[in-house]
Amino acid sequence: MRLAFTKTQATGNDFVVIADPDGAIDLAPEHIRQLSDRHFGVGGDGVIRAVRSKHLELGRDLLEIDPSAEWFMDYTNADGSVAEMCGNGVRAYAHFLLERGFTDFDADGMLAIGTRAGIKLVTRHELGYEVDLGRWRLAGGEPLVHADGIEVARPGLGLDLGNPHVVVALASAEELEDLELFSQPALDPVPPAGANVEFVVPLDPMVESGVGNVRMRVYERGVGETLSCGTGVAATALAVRHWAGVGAPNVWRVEVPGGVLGVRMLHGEDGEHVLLSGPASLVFDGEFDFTTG
Ligand SMILES: N[C@@H](CCC[C@H](N)C(=O)O)C(=O)O
Repeated sequence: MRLAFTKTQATGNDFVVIADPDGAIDLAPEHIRQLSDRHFGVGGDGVIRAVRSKHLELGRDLLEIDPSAEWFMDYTNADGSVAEMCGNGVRAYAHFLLERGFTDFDADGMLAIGTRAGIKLVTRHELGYEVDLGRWRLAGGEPLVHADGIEVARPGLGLDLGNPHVVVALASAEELEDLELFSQPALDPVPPAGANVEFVVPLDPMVESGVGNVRMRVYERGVGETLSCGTGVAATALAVRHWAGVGAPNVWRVEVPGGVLGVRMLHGEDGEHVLLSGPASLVFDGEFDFTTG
């Protein structure tokens, strides 16, 4: 099998996008692992199959809720496991769809994209794009987290942003730098579906002109350490605001190894939403032959 692909990135979280408008391509986990391999394949933290929602059962359900959600983000982690949502991926995906003329914003400047975590609305933003990640919730309690480079296990905060996260506060920027994320941090108890684990430290000043400032590193479920994780960035801002208590900002700037992302929390009719903003770009196009390597 030989497939055309586009390599995309969003704050260094990188994705191989395969255009499959008619839902004709069956990507097995082994295909995903080959594409994602940085030595024998294209290389990426995940693979996005660009498919019209009408070709998937879940996509058809989403079309009943919002008929404008024409495109579905079929997201898979580099190890071949399926993920519900990807905050950087959805911006990269929107950019791909727009640049390649598959779709356009509606009259209100919105682009609705179907995901396994529901419909996400993307708009243009000064940083590139903003995506409304929707409702979020505290979940999974406070598992103890241990990672190489941290002397003692620390309690993390479990959050659900469509996909699972555990956010851990570290004591200093040095501790964040010394962290070794070559292997999966140990969680006790392990959340039922696993978790992406974010390590965070406040920047100085932590709040300036009403904007919160933090730095984080992430170990992504199904991938390993990545340069950025959009849903993880949103989870980080939500966790730090939770710890900071009453009066903490609803606008955050989050530094990750791959750049800077914005987060804001807004009240909608159905409760509080969290929104993520940041850049996205197309890197190169190519064709991959699955018989080589
Ligand atoms: N990098 C993503 C998250 C991708 C999925 C994650 N690894 C999971 O398994 O939940 C992001 O930008 O949100």
